Amino acid sequence: MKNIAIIQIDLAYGEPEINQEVIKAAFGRLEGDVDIVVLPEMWNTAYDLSRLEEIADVNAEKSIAFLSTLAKKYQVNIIGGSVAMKTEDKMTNTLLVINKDGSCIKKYSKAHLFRLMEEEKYLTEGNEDGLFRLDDLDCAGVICYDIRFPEWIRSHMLDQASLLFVVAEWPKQRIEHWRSLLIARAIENQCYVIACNRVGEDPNNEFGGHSMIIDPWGRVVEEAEDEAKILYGKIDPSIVEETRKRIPVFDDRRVDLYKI
Ligand SMILES: NC(=O)CCC(=O)C(=O)O
Repeated sequence: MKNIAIIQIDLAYGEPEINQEVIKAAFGRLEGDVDIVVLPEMWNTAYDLSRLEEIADVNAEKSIAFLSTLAKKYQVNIIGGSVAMKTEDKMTNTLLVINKDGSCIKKYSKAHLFRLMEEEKYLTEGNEDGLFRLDDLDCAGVICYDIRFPEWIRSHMLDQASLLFVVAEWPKQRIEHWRSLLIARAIENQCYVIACNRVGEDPNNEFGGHSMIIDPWGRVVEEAEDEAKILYGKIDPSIVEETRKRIPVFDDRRVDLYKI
């Protein structure tokens, strides 16, 4: 069993220091034994994309140092949402995974950029997968719009992942897509889906919350509404294998028929 805490918060637009304070305070309120904490997408800058040159985190160094301190202090693994990261030649929306020892064990840059929120104008898409191992579990982490691409998620699952973490800033007006897509990804891949969305609003969007934990049978185990809160839940990774044996979807694939 693993105990999960999803930090569903509002974010200050273009204010990384304020957002760090909000996250630090949320960690201070964690209750009980927690193994894995999950944060939302672009928690440092939010979607203040036109100011990224000024406010994005160079090589994500500040964000990693900040999350590493929290991981060691609270002895938790952190799916550190994603941050706007500036490297020598580009800007990316990059998910960070920090283990209990405070080491950054994964950086994954969003592969599918979302035009409705103008990401393609300011960001460069990632070309690497979101796979990592955490406490002996094979995991995948993806970012928001990525969940509309079942083939992307499936390719992670074919590489053995049994837990899918999703970090997001998903607007309220499409929250039913968010819920349905997450449930579908859990059912078709027979995996846990652990998804963190933000709440609140920015100048362009109102965000819908509904962070969720969904089991490999597609049952919603925990779900938040649209207010700031810490959503707690337990997962039992051993039921992934059990579910995959019961309906052997992975063995029954007809790759000879598929166009991709
Ligand atoms: N931040 C995002 O990628 C939002 C994706 C989204 O809203 C969608 O409908 O897809």
